[in-house]
Amino acid sequence: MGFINDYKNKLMSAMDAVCLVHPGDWVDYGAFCCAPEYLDAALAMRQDELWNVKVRALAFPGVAAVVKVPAESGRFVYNSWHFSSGERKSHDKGSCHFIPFVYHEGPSHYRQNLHCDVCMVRTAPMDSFGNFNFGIANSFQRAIIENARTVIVEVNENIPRCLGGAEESVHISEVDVVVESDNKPLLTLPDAAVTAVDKAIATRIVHEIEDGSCIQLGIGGMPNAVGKLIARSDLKNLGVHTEMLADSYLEMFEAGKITNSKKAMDRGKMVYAFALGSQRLYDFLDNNPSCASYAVDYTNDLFNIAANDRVVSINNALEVDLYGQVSSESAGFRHITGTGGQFDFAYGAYHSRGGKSFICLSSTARDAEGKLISRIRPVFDPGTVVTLPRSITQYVVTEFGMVSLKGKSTWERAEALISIAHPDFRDDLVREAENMRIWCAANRNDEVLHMVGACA
Ligand SMILES: CC(=O)SCCNC(=O)CCNC(=O)[C@H](O)C(C)(C)COP(=O)(O)OP(=O)(O)OC[C@H]1O[C@@H](n2cnc3c(N)ncnc32)[C@H](O)[C@@H]1OP(=O)(O)O
Ligand SMILES: CCCC(=O)O
Repeated sequence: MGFINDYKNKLMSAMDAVCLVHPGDWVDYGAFCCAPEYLDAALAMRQDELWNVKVRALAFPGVAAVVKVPAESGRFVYNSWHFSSGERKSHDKGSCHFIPFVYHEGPSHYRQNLHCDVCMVRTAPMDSFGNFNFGIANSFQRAIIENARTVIVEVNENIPRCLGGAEESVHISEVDVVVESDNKPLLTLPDAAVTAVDKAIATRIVHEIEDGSCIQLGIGGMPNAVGKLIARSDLKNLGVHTEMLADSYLEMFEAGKITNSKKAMDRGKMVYAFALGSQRLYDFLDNNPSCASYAVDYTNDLFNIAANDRVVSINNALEVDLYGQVSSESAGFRHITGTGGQFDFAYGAYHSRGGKSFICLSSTARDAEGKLISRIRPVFDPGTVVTLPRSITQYVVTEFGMVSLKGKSTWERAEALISIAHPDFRDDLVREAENMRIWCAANRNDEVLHMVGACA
């Protein structure tokens, strides 16, 4: 077939392919496990010939080779849409920058606002129809490609073929260069341990979920705990419309909880934009017609999320202030991850018929000196980024209770949030609320606030 000839004509070594990058270029690496680790290593080897090459990535697995080239040399300037733990540590050292965005707008940024010279993405091997599948990171790979001067695919045999949906692949006719990689195994995540606090929070949330609900679980340990609990519950006929697919979805599916039979959109399909988890999850996704991979302007579109009934969105946060603002991506000037899809799903879930959006967090954390601190704060530290404005936040859940902030005045919010703070911090929080003029005669007295497990 002609596709094989096209493939052969476009095949190059990694070192030859990265010679298509010029000084001053913008280079895109795509997202998560489909970032081109093989080409990244080759690009870094050209450091003596290049300068001011700007790289954009999204949650690169580990630390990219171009980041290891000293930033002060001016060879590469590395930017990320959402920090992986490697990128977080690179940012701490000054060698990685952050790009703020809400995830559903990623494709439109590339189609309308951004310039890309060279796009490098890791894909599955070409199929018999000439398509390279984006595997477990559909995200916004196609939008990057459509706008790039040069498109290079790095083929890796370990990438599962994830069926669309839409925008799940690129055709050989749209590709300039094919590079066959060393077939490095994909990053897998260990099963996150479920703590007693996670379990207490997850139990409260699972009580709020009805049969036929459509589930979105966010990134991190706590949402994972909710999935595990659902798998052991009596719930039935759940649907999935999410951005990230993790192992807990597999557990729910195997336990027969997920049928997708009540969904208004994509009935019968588990909809997602990327996956991160175990090799077992990646094997489950390979050629699986029960799952549909879409780009994020579909999965995270506010109206698409709201189109299903009883959407339940469950996401983690770092801190919540007494106004009800949620911070999930930074702690002071330490940038930790990103907005990701948190805003999209919190907004979309609330607007679904019967939908609910939950922000969950343990009531306390330890600071750098090991001191216990409250995650319910009067106000955030300077530099802390607001992920959800107070007008968007619906339910906030800690191990001490669950409150809804929608429609509540500032004094009601303060009272509700203090009621789910750790008891040791409640008196201080009341005093701060008074100073902030969000406490009034109608507020409950301290005795009531000390009742553990208060619930609005
Ligand atoms: C995916 C979907 O379908 S949609 C939406 C989901 N997306 C989002 O919610 C985006 C924002 N949220 C997130 O990125 C995550 O949920 C987080 C960061 C809030 C929590 O994720 P977890 O994996 O549970 O966090 P984890 O406990 O591993 O901590 C991550 C880092 O934050 C630091 N951290 C955690 N809590 C705090 C805190 N209160 N103060 C300061 N730093 C903190 C940790 O020390 C760690 O840093 P390190 O790697 O240098 O040690
Ligand atoms: C950017 C993807 C990850 C997330 O939403 O947290």
